[in-house]
Amino acid sequence: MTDTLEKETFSFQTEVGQLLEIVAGSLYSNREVFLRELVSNASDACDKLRYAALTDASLTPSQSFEISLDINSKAKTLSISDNGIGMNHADLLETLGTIAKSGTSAFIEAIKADEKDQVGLIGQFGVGFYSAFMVAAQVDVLTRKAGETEAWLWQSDGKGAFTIAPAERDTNGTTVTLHLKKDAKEFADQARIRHIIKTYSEHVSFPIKLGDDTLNAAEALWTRPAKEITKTQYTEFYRHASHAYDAPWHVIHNKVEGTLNHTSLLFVPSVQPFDLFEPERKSHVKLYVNRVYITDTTTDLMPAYLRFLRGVVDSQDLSLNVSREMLQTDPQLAKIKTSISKKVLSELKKKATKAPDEYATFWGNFGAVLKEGLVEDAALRDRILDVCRFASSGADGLTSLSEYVSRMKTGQEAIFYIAGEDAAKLAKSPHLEGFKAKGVEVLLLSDHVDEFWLQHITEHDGKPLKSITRGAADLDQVETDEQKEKEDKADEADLSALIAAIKVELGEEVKDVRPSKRLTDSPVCLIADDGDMDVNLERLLKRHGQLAQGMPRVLELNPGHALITTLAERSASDAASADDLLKDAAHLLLDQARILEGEIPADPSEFARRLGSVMARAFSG
Ligand SMILES: Nc1ncnc2c1ncn2[C@@H]1O[C@H](COP(=O)(O)OP(=O)(O)OP(=O)(O)O)[C@@H](O)[C@H]1O
Repeated sequence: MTDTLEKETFSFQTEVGQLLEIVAGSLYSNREVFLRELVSNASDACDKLRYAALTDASLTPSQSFEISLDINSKAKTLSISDNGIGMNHADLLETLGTIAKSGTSAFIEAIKADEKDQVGLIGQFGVGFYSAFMVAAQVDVLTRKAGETEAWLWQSDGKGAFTIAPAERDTNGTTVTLHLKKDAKEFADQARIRHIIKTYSEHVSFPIKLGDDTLNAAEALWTRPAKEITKTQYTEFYRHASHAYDAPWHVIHNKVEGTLNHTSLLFVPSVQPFDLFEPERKSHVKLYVNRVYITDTTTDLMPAYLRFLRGVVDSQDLSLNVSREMLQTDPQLAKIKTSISKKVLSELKKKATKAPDEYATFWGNFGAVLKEGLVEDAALRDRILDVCRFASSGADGLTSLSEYVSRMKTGQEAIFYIAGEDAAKLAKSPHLEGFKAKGVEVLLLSDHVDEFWLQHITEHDGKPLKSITRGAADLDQVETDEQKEKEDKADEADLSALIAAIKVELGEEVKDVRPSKRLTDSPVCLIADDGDMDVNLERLLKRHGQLAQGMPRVLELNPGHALITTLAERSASDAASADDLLKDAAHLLLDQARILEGEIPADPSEFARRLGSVMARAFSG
């Protein structure tokens, strides 16, 4: 409540100001979508009041819900009215001057930076109410909250500020009036408006009226049989229900009858929503009970690892009196959650098998999210793993674990992987060399979440999962196609003297120095010792401040590399212990291995000095 009786002026939150500049300035060819956004908001407002009236009978509306449009072709205005929940002074301040989505600032910076695809990015973000400013020079919002007596008029020209003043409104609800821009007068044309509503809002559950005419079917789409619904109708509904701009990648419309009746109409978007990796990991599926909207914020309906889904779930078997707080303990809802998760996973499996190329697009967008389920949903872990796909050193496209296993070499005991930040860099890692030479495939895991599920899943199909940057690479048992190996062995130098010299020089900086079986082209690499933390996990934890100091690593030397064999010869001579060049070489080898890992030398100035001195000697000799 507030005592304010005068008109007050407020500034938009910085991000809203920036967003409005982009919205108003961008020549959006498809700007009629503003009407879908405003109608969706009106429909949400009716849904919200219907829910509120469940627990507070005094809010029960006397009239049935409807959304009405009003065109004043002389004044060039278009109004969208609803008799829904309405807004009070605090609501207006909170919602129509700010953006309550986390990650907004970062996203707006990204939009500003990408001049070419501003429209596409805005679509991903969903500008909602603010899309009104694509067509309106001024927007008035006259609103009264259900259960309250005061009404308010919010006004803005979208240029940095808005005003709120006390006003009159006979009933609860909201009227948004657009004073159309000169170049947007087409939206004061009846035929145009009828057409837009037909196109975008046919399946809004409430009647949309223009005068006495109802323009839409006003029937919840998900209640109709799937075979009667066209692809276009699904797409429109998806855009309406989720304020999205893309076409869904996949639609899952499923009716379950029996012990626990429920209908779900779920959409997998074709682009990544902007907030996919925000820490809230919010669900975006709306829960209805017998067509009455309950909530879209519960975490008890969809698991977080399916948060990319949009759409609705409607059940006749939940109690209509179920409050949002009670949802958590409702065993029925938990069953629905499991049933839907299984259904989604089985649909994904079908897609993955029948259309692997299309599935690769899905995987690129949402794979990293789905893999969170491997950690969080122990009960469905196998089903989730079944639809997981991985980049591999041996396959061009993506591979499943089962496909990998089917291609394993005779004598290969483990499923090998390398984890890091970037799949392209991983593919070039020196650790892979020996595996490539033997024709042994290595999975390239480049999502952060990989390190976490690898803690839970240590084998598949009886084969252990093994990092190639940790522990010994024992490839001796693996049969090779060629006889090349024997020849290689003959060239390998005895590294014992060199290893001893390097150990003395590097001391605590390394855990051990060993000849390598995994290198063919590079002279050195670093690995984690068996039982130590894998290199990539250590890097991740350090970056997130969860680990101050890493473990010393094992330095592996390639006994077949010319540099190593030369150094080995040199270290076998009597003068080796006083050989400064060898000492520099020991440090340089370690730094070189660090650089190959994408790290920087431990002491860059010492590194530069040693490199300079070694080069000077090389060129002077
Ligand atoms: N007709 C309306 N009646 C009541 N509240 C409304 C109405 N229109 C907008 N609002 C309020 O303003 C908020 C902001 O609306 P906006 O369309 O910008 O975003 P949204 O609908 O919450 O999010 P998104 O568009 O991403 O789904 C809404 O969440 C709602 O609280």
